[in-house]
Amino acid sequence: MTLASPRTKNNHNCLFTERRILLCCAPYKESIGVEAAWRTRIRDGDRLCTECVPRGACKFGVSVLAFDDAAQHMRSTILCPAAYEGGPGVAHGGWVCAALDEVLGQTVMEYHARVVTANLSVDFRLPVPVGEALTGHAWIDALDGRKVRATGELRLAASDAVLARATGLFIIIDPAHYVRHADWLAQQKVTGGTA
Ligand SMILES: CCCCCCCCCCCCCC(=O)SCCNC(=O)CCNC(=O)[C@H](O)C(C)(C)COP(=O)(O)OP(=O)(O)OC[C@H]1O[C@@H](n2cnc3c(N)ncnc32)[C@H](O)[C@@H]1OP(=O)(O)O
Repeated sequence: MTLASPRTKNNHNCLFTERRILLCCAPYKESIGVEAAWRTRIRDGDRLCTECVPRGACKFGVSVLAFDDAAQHMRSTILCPAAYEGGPGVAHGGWVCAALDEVLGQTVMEYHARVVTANLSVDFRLPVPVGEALTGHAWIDALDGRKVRATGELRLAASDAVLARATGLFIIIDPAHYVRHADWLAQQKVTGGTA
């Protein structure tokens, strides 16, 4: 299924349009060497998770994202931080999942500002080296009501070898999603989960 361009939709994604246009200028593209067709965004507090906003960078090391409207394809630059080492010199599987969640989630968020991951299935094909340049690639497969399906890969930048692959289901949420969650949590504490 082909999705409308984010610039032609006005329900979920107008929040980010101005920012994307601002960050689309040539110097940014040249700085990471992407071709003109790709709109480039530098992660500077825009669409970062709450805890990462103050430092202006993704804690998982997903740093530069470029999106191709026509292909609905996101590319990103990734480095696994030493803090997420699992085996010697290689990433913990939890970091691989988190990085892929980020890469797929950012792709879906090009179209829908508010989504959460409902399901993420990861194939770990090869160990992922810590501190080596990686790339993320993700694209949207289908939209069905509130459900958006996406696929993504984590690759070794040096050779493009696919190290891990994920498919995800993302659900479009309404603005009251987190308020409802806070109410639910408060109620659980009152009733001990019996209500
Ligand atoms: C604004 C700036 C933000 C910056 C952030 C930058 C982040 C960067 C990006 C990072 C990205 C990271 C993002 C993160 O990490 S988000 C954090 C991790 N995810 C969560 O916390 C989500 C927790 N789950 C929920 O809140 C609810 O369960 C949701 C909202 C998902 C659905 O509850 P809700 O009550 O709303 O809806 P529903 O239950 O009627 O379901 C709706 C439809 O979906 C289908 N369905 C549901 N679940 C599943 C499932 N598991 N497999 C298959 N299908 C499933 C369901 O059958 C139904 O289908 P249909 O009957 O309609 O056909």
